[in-house]
Amino acid sequence: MNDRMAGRTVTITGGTGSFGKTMARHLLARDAAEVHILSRDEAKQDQMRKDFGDDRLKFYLGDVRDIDSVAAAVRGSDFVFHAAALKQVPSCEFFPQQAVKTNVQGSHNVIEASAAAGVRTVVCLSTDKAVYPVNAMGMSKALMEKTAQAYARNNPRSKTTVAITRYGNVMYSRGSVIPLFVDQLRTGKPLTITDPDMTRFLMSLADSVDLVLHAFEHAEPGDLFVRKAAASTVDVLARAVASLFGYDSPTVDVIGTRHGEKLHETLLSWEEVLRSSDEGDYFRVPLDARSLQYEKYVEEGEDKPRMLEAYNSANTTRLDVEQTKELLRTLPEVRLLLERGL
Ligand SMILES: O=c1ccn([C@@H]2O[C@H](COP(=O)(O)OP(=O)(O)O[C@H]3O[C@H](CO)[C@@H](O)[C@H](O)[C@H]3O)[C@@H](O)[C@H]2O)c(=O)[nH]1
Repeated sequence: MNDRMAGRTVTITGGTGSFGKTMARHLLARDAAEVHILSRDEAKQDQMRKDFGDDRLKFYLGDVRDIDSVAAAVRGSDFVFHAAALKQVPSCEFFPQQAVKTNVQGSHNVIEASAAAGVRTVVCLSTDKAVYPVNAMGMSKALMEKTAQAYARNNPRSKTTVAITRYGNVMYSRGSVIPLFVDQLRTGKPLTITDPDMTRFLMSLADSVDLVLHAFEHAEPGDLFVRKAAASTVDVLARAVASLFGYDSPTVDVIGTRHGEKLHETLLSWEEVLRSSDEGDYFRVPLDARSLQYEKYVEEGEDKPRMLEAYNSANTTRLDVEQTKELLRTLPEVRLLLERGL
């Protein structure tokens, strides 16, 4: 895989986010010729330029909604990792049209501009919230997935392979629950728990980079990849975070489910599970097999055991408090806090 990056030019849309920065470091370390960062925020670009201090990083101010700005960024690129998105559930609930413009139309622009520029592989980043979606963010991401698959289906002779990755919550991402719990512990407040039984997949930023690289390496047009992941309940997660920092019986405040929230998240729908192949740490779902031979999977289930239900955060490997602590200890942010103290 490393050889495939050496001397190549890669564009990352939404490249000033935490995924973009982590991926950019990875690509530069693998001797990429250039990494193009497309994003809207000039201040973040400036900061990233200073932090990296690497001439191979090129910054493109623009917006995926504006196809000309995308075309400028992807020109000369071999590969495109499409991470730009509106990701916040509440803001998309209040402004669904904005989610459509960025997540659906913007993704269409990225795919069309990449194909026009002769890009070889485009990997579009999606989320578990796109499966059986209940909120506008998830719905718009589901339409992004459909847009990517439709490109593959409608352009069988295209030189551009378009693939999709889906992953769950990234632990310690900005505004997410783990840094919130840390903050609550630090300031002596009760840990706010929405629903103790709610489950979430637990994935690290490093896992999401691995997943995108796996997709990039193995994708056939229209493929969708998911990384297998463990999950925990929110109650276990809160207790694990607290215990890590020496609070064995934290005060907990149950606040109730928030707007647009699901009890469990799903990485593969039941329909996708039927068509998926197991690739070790990953599942692959090929582009829409025309004749879905469901009976094949049921009758041949003996020699090829497979789940006959969706792959979700309720039926995946469930971590207890100790196991969740173990996982948390692998996060760079948590390690730093454990060294320095809260
Ligand atoms: O005070 C809180 C806040 C959250 N939770 C729960 O913790 C879990 C994770 O919450 P959070 O970290 O906020 O993630 P999600 O709500 O699953 O999704 C968040 O993370 C996604 C991807 O990172 C973003 O796209 C969403 O906008 C953002 O809401 C959920 O079960 C929440 O109900 C609590 O128990 N207490």
